[in-house]
Amino acid sequence: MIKTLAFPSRPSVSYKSNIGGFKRFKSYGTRMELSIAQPDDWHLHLRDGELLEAVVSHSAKQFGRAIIMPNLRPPVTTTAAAVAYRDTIVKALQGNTDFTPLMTLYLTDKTSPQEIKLARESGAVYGVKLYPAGATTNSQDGVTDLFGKCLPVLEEMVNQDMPLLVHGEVTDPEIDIFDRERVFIDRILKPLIHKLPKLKVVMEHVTTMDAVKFVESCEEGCVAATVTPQHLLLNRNSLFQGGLQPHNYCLPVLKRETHRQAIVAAVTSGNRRFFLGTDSAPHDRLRKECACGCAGVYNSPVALSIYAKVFEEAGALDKLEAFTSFNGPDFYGLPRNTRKLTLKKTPWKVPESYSYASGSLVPMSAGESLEWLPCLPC
Ligand SMILES: NC(=O)N[C@@H](CC(=O)O)C(=O)O
Ligand SMILES: [Zn+2]
Ligand SMILES: [Zn+2]
Repeated sequence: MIKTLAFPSRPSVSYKSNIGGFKRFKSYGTRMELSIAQPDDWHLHLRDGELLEAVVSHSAKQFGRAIIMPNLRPPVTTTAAAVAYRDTIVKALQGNTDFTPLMTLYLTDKTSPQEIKLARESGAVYGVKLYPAGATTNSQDGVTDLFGKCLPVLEEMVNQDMPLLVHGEVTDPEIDIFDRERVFIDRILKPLIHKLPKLKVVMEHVTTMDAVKFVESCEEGCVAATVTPQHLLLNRNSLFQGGLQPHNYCLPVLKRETHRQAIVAAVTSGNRRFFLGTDSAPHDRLRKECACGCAGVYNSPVALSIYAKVFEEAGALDKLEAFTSFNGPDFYGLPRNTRKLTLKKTPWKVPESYSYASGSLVPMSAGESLEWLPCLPC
């Protein structure tokens, strides 16, 4: 027997008692399912070339749409390049038309307001990504001085209702790496929102209670945040447990447990400012397991299982669907997906790695057993 629970957008009051029901069913060996509107991924790295071919189906099998990050080499700085990149992704999808890539532009000191107009007119670009120069993977062409160099562009983004997607860390070497997000909020985000209160901002991959508090304090619909599986599940101990763990290394780096708890509390509270963004960031195994390993966690094969696990452990499965499937499109002004996705509470083993043409990728939670297997109807 398969027990199916569909969550309405407003969860029913009786839901909590169903959790007890879940446990009873489980102990009698009954499988359970959770049916939710198909999720979207509001922060995804698909790369290009062989890596794109290797990873794209993992996202396309589960998510309806994804905001595609532009930090390729060279970066996607123009609308023309974004449209060409979208075509490359569509080709790699090999006829799967159920997945829609939503493109972004990589902001540089030289981006022009005209480029923002073109981006809006193209209908292909949904955000402009701010990488402070040197903050993270492929950010060397990023912004060196946001207020000095980019104000006219930001003003045009307000006119065009184009969201600014932010990697929120300062690059000042004097600032401790664990404090870089907090300091970015004070030095950049607060003044930015003060100057341009109507600019839509997504603080990507939040990692601290400071970011949670900041986002919660801003006007709903203007400032929002994406949250990754790793920053919900892991704290910084996971970087060092039993030896150095390069596959848990990403930027912003994992923080201490109190920060993780604050992020879990925020997303499971039902606050509409927080939504799913995996930041799945594949790097070949050899680029992770080496003397100077790359930052980025490859999590798209496990992301939904981990989000569901975190919400279940917080007793908040009734809030999962809004986080995975409603809050993101609502913020971006896009329709919610009408298709459904089922999460089956059945154990499944995460592969140790995924091979591709010239290498392999190690996913988050490699070799571990997870539950809540995502399945789309055939
Ligand atoms: N998160 C990461 O650690 N890495 C991302 C870049 C980013 O999102 O900052 C990547 O592109 O590899
Ligand atoms: Zn980032
Ligand atoms: Zn990212």
